[in-house]
Amino acid sequence: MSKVLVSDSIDRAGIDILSQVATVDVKLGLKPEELIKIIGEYDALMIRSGTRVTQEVIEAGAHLKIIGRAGVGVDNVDVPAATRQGIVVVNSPEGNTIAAAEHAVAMMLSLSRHIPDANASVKKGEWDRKTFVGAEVYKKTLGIVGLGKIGSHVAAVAKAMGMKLLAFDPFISRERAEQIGCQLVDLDLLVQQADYITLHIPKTPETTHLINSEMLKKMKPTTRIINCARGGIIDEEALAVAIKEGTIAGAALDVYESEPLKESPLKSLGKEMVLTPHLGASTTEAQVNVAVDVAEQIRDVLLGLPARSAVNIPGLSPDILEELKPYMQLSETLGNLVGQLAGGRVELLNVSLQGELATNRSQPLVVAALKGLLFQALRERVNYVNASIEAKERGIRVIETRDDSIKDYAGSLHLEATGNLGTHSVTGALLGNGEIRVTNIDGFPINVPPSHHMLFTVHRDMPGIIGKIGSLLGSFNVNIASMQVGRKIVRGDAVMVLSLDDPLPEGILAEIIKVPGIRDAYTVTL
Ligand SMILES: NC(=O)c1ccc[n+]([C@@H]2O[C@H](COP(=O)([O-])OP(=O)(O)OC[C@H]3O[C@@H](n4cnc5c(N)ncnc54)[C@H](O)[C@@H]3O)[C@@H](O)[C@H]2O)c1
Ligand SMILES: O=C(O)CC[C@@H](O)C(=O)O
Repeated sequence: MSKVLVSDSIDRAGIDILSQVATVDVKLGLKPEELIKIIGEYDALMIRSGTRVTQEVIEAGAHLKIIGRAGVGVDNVDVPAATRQGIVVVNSPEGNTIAAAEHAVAMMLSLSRHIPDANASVKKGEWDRKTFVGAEVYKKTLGIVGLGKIGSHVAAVAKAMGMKLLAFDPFISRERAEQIGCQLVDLDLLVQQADYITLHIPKTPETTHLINSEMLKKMKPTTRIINCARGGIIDEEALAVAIKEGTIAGAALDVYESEPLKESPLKSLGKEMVLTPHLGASTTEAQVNVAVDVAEQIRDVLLGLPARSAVNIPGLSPDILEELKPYMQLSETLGNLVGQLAGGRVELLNVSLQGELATNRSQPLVVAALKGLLFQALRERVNYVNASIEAKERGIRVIETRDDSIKDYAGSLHLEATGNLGTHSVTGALLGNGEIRVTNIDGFPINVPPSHHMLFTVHRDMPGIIGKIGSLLGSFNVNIASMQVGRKIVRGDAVMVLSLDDPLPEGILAEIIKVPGIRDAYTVTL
């Protein structure tokens, strides 16, 4: 039975799903070195934002197939390291959207009406109604940075509260922003005009310290800023100075450059600073949503099924996978075949989608072709997750082409591999019943199903040559299951494709090449 380690607090609903297929160990609060020590025993790791899955953890996780992040952000996982090791990383892109959006709105109102400090004051026995005079959000301008899932929900709620909405998101169209009720503007204009600014962007090299002292100086002294996205998008030192000096009116933060928040100038600020300990996703509803979403994906991957929200298998969503599944197998087989025909080091792979296939998404088919191509070199180490990165690291360039005018089969796939030993090509298609047919080798038309052991020859089309190869194989006790010859012109060059019941014994290929008329011979194991 598979083993799953749950190293952050996850809702019971998720543990129950995992327990259907695996032994589940819940070990909270592990130190990095403790995690590294035990991770080698596990097939899957399920986390929230508390566990840092570093390169060292991933390298120690020799059996890891999947890392599941019960939440959106995967910035606590070294995704490139996981990808290189062929580990799927999944998240729950929508499970906590509402929770995080509502937290941002709650933070905006708390900050505006000084609720946390007023609450603390009443609990201390005071009745101070002067200190806590607040500001209304009605008719004020809210600047939303990042108009994705959370940003859009914040927009809807803020609109209902009568706020005017500006948004900055370089990846969203003006029409989409208008549909949400936002005016799309550039960041400079947003920070200059907004009374409230709320951040809903991922942390990337471009967004790190996006809000720095220079940006803070452009804001109005009445501006309040809310960050429920990721720590480090705001420069915390600069923010503390800006609030102390009255450059802006206040801030509400749920996330920090380093968590848990330890010594920080943010803590010494008064009612103009509201701090929560990364609670954006902490609602009962969101925790059930993300736990179920991610546990189901871990269960599926452990059962050999695809994950619906893998962050490191681009383009392989379940819908696309379902539609392309038969062609993925075709592509992988052809990749494996052309890789063996090319031999040596492949430098360029041309993947051509033909006929009906030309209108399809090519990326999953390219990934499958690369997986097949690299199989001889990497065996079980190559999978859909790391095939592209492994190919890139080996300097294999990929060109994709499409030709919907080729109508020999409903849809066919043509792969051409160029390497240090020359160029080879294969074409394949699917029959109506889904069976794979190899329909062309190096420009010679054939029609053969792939089989485990195969022998390919290029020879002069002349009488007697096929018989000679047959006798030679017979003398080595190799049984031929099927044989086919493809040629372009009579008595020109031809290819012969033999499916064999047994692997070719050592040395026989050299004998085959010596047969007069044989130009080349290749063995292939699929
Ligand atoms: N505090 C929490 O507990 C909590 C909970 C959930 C999500 N989050 C965080 O909230 C953030 C938003 O999550 P989401 O689900 O809405 O993500 P999303 O992917 O749906 O939206 C992000 C948006 O940011 C935009 N964007 C990217 N780079 C940008 C840039 N440089 N400038 C402006 N816009 C940019 C994208 O186009 C996208 O529309 C993420 O950082 C996520 O990790 C925090
Ligand atoms: O695990 C959490 O509670 C935080 C989740 C949140 O930051 C996310 O990115 O989904």
